[in-house]
This record gives sequence, structure tokens and C-alpha cells, in this order.
Amino acid sequence: MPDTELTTPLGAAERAAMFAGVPQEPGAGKPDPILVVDNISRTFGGLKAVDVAHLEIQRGCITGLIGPNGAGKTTLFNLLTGFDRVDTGTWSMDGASLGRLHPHHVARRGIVRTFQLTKSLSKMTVLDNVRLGARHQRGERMLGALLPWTWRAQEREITDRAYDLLARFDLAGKADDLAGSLSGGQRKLLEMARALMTDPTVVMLDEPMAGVNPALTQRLLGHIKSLRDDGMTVVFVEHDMDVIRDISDWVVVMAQGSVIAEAPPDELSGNSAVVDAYLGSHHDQALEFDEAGNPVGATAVLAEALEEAEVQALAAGADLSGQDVPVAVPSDSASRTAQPETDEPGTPENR
Ligand SMILES: Nc1ncnc2c1ncn2[C@@H]1O[C@H](COP(=O)(O)OP(=O)(O)OP(=O)(O)O)[C@@H](O)[C@H]1O
Repeated sequence: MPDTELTTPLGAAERAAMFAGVPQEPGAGKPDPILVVDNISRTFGGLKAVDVAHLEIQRGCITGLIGPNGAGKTTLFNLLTGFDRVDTGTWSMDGASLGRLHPHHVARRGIVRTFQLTKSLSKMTVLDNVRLGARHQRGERMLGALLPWTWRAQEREITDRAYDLLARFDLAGKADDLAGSLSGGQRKLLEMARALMTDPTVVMLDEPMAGVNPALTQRLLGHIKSLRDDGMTVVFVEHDMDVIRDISDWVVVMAQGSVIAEAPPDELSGNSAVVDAYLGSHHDQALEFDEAGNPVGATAVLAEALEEAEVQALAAGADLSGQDVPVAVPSDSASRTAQPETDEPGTPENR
């Protein structure tokens, strides 16, 4: 069980007011950080996948973590939750160090992350998947083995809690179905239910919307917000900018292993470091669009930056007819002009 009591949830206005005082810069201090990261690095071969000097995560809020492909987001998640080992650095929750703990110890301190459904979990029932989220609790310890009635009581407790969570995430009717039979959106709900079995304080969601049918998106977003409403701190990796804007209170941007920007979601498209990171990453990459022809992932960030630049240029009295719109980028790349890499990028067919 986590050491930390859940706090009274803040309202939207309180959260906005709180972040209004936070400087929009990498490593910005937060009013009440629950997680503090210092000088974490992780190298694979010659590649520094993560190299974060300082990062604070605000308690009771939803922090979105974005960045181009290979920026180090998943590796950072793995490091913070004990699924990978840092080369250097420290991180703590409410002042207590979490360095070099095994994942189940990190979970007991109150930090969990979601995982995509694996092949073997797909062959188990939905209920068993959720029950498995309670692994490493009392029932698996020596005392449980010696005192079976303790173990049985706990098994009942775990099953009851699993049913409660399945009901919360609208999966009660699927309890006895194989997890592999669930839709993309239901799988995401199952991942969340499984993570909540340990009653966490901090929930880290890795691409919670990936593969989710648009019809389920709003419900899933509602579920993520409900975690915050219950006093939990949520950190999530996501490529969909609409999702980022909808649910994040604050956004941390990574590129090449480091935090390169922090800002409220509405301020991102005007941030030159963000634009530059996505532009840089897109030099050799195809633009990405969803089935409806809307830009997604890094392409959406780029499209937003272009729109923002257009709005600003128009406001400054520019005539944009037939001209490329220069996007504000730092001086080392000032010669770059953001423009699509094909003339007709609007539909999936012509990519
Ligand atoms: N186990 C590993 N062995 C070798 N290289 C790795 C390993 N894990 C990650 N990397 C590399 O580290 C870098 C960061 O990867 P990571 O998956 O953390 O990025 P990401 O921001 O999550 O990317 P994406 O958005 O594409 O998932 C990448 O260059 C990746 O190839």
C-alpha cells in the first residue's frame, strides 16, 4: 500500500491558477511536487536514451509526456517504475528515494504503470488479468503460504476488489471472457483496472488511447480524469495532440532523451523548442495522418505550429497568399521553413 494519503482533488480553476505561476521552462519547479527526478541517465550502447537533469511532477494533476519517436519517453517510464535500471541519477516520491527498487516495491510505494496486453495475458480471463494486478501482496508472501486461511481471506478480498474495478471500468459483463477477445478500447480499460489493483498514488499510462475506437475515446478520457478526481497523480505518454489538450494540466516535452520544454497544453504550439524538436525529427520521416486525413502525432504538432505561425503572421499584417510561412525556430536552425514534405499530404491514400 502507498505511504502517501490521497489529497483532496483540486478543481479545474485551482489547477490552472496553480500552473499559471510555474515558469514554462525545462525542469520547472512545481508548487507541490510528488515526484522529483535528478540527473537520470540511461545509455543503450552508444545512445543516451534518457538524460534528464531535473523534472518535477505536480501532485494531483495530469501531466502529459510528449516527444518525437525515440525521445526516451517509454524508457523514462521504465526507469521511474523500476522496470529498467538507471546508469546515473536519483528520483524520489515525497522525499523518499525510489532508486534501484524492484517494480513491485515501487508499486508498493504507490507508483504503477500500465502495460499493453501481452499474448499470454490475452489467454487469461478478464477477471484473472485484473486479479493479477494485485501480485506481490500478502498472499504471495511466506506468511500466506504458512497460514492458508490468511491467504484465502486475501484471495476473496482481491476478487472483490477486481469485480469493483471491472464495474468501474464498464467491464463487469466481460469478467469471464478471454482478455484477448476485448476491443482496443476495452483493453485500455483493462490495463487501467489492473494498475489500480494496488491502490496507487501515481498512475503512469503509456499511450492510453493507442488503438482506441473514436466512439470510446471520450469514455476513456473520462476514466482518466476520474483518476485525478479521486486524488491520484497521472502521468501519461501520448501522441494524439487532441488528447493531450483535452486532459493534461501540464505538458512535459522530451527530445533526444532530455526534457526540452514544459508548458500548459495550450501554449505548446507557440513554443519554439517544441517546434524545432518535431521539425528536426521530421526531416527524414513521412507525415502521419489518421483514416479521416487528420494529422496525428508529430505531424499534428507541426500542423498546429504552422497554423499558429499563420495566425501570428496575419495578425502582424502579412500577406500569406502563395507564401511559405516561416515558423519561429531557434537561431541554429533559423534557416528552416516548416512545410509539408509532399504537396498532397491530406489523405492516407497518397502517403
Ligand atoms: N532495450 C533497448 N535497447 C536498445 N535501445 C533501446 C532500448 N530501449 C530503447 N532504446 C532506444 O532508446 C531510444 C529511446 O526509446 P524510447 O522507446 O524510450 O522512446 P519513446 O520516446 O518512447 O519513443 P516512441 O514514441 O517511438 O515510443 C530509442 O532510440 C530506442 O531505440
